[in-house]
Amino acid sequence: MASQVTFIGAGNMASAIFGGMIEAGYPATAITATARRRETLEPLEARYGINVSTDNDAAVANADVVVLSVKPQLMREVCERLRDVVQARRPLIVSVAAGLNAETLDEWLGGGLAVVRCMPNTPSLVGAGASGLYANARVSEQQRRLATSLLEPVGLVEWVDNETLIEAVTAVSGSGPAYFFLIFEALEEAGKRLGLPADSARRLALQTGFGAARMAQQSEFEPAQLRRNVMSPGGTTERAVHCLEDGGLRELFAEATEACAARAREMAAELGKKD
Ligand SMILES: NC(=O)C1=CN([C@@H]2O[C@H](COP(=O)(O)OP(=O)(O)OC[C@H]3O[C@@H](n4cnc5c(N)ncnc54)[C@H](OP(=O)(O)O)[C@@H]3O)[C@@H](O)[C@H]2O)C=CC1
Ligand SMILES: O=C(O)[C@@H]1CCC=N1
Repeated sequence: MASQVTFIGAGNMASAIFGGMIEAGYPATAITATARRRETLEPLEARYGINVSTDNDAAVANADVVVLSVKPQLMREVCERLRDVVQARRPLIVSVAAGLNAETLDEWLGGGLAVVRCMPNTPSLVGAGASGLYANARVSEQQRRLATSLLEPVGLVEWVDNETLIEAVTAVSGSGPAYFFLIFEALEEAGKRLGLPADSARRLALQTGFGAARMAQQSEFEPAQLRRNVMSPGGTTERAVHCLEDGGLRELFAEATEACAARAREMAAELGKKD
């Protein structure tokens, strides 16, 4: 029988994960999602056929896995209110929150729990997610497999054995979809400036991003070689790529991902402060 999975919070990230799980065949009846407002829950109930509730305690009472998916700033209050029911049930805790350590979450929930910290991303909704996972010492092998089995149907799963690496995962893949969406926006704009109709520029940009990612995943060559294969000496791509390199694209990515990881550390310090 499928494990009962309860999502506390039913926003962008939670719905991307359970939407992807259901798409991959996970029974909707084994999934419960909670939110503050009925307006959030009703369309999800209608679309996916999951159980919904505005009562977190009731939703956790029968859960095997609790996926904490509210904003990091709300997490402390949510966890402290769940403490009694979580301590009575002792489900596997999976947190998708950026910048909150497993130890802090465990403490807010009363301690002694198996906690998996997960940094997923929103392409999970279309089965093309990428999640980094870290397990605290109380997570059993079986619980590890359970966490993997929930996330694998919605994309790539990479376990890390050092929690600080979750910051790097956040910087590369958690926040990463936004970088690519920004590139798509910029490429579409550039295509329009060169005279393409807007819808055509968008389709070309998106298909090119999709094709490049798929090719790089399937190819025996590294991305650098695939890039060189497009850059005919003295040709058009060479001009464009030199322009991007001279403009500091690589350094910008290094800076942006460092800023992202630094923000995750900052959030951990701010939100995890002891009273
Ligand atoms: N968005 C992303 O790309 C990623 C997000 N994350 C992490 O996912 C988490 C959620 O982010 P995201 O989905 O974007 O946020 P959203 O704002 O989209 O969703 C938050 C959800 O939490 C619900 N909520 C708030 N308070 C409570 C409460 N007391 N009890 C139950 N539910 C509550 C909200 O309900 P209501 O709608 O009724 O207000 C809403 O459904 C964050 O911790 C973030 O760090 C991680 C990786 C990627
Ligand atoms: O921007 C954020 O804080 C969240 C975490 C990773 C993606 N979105």
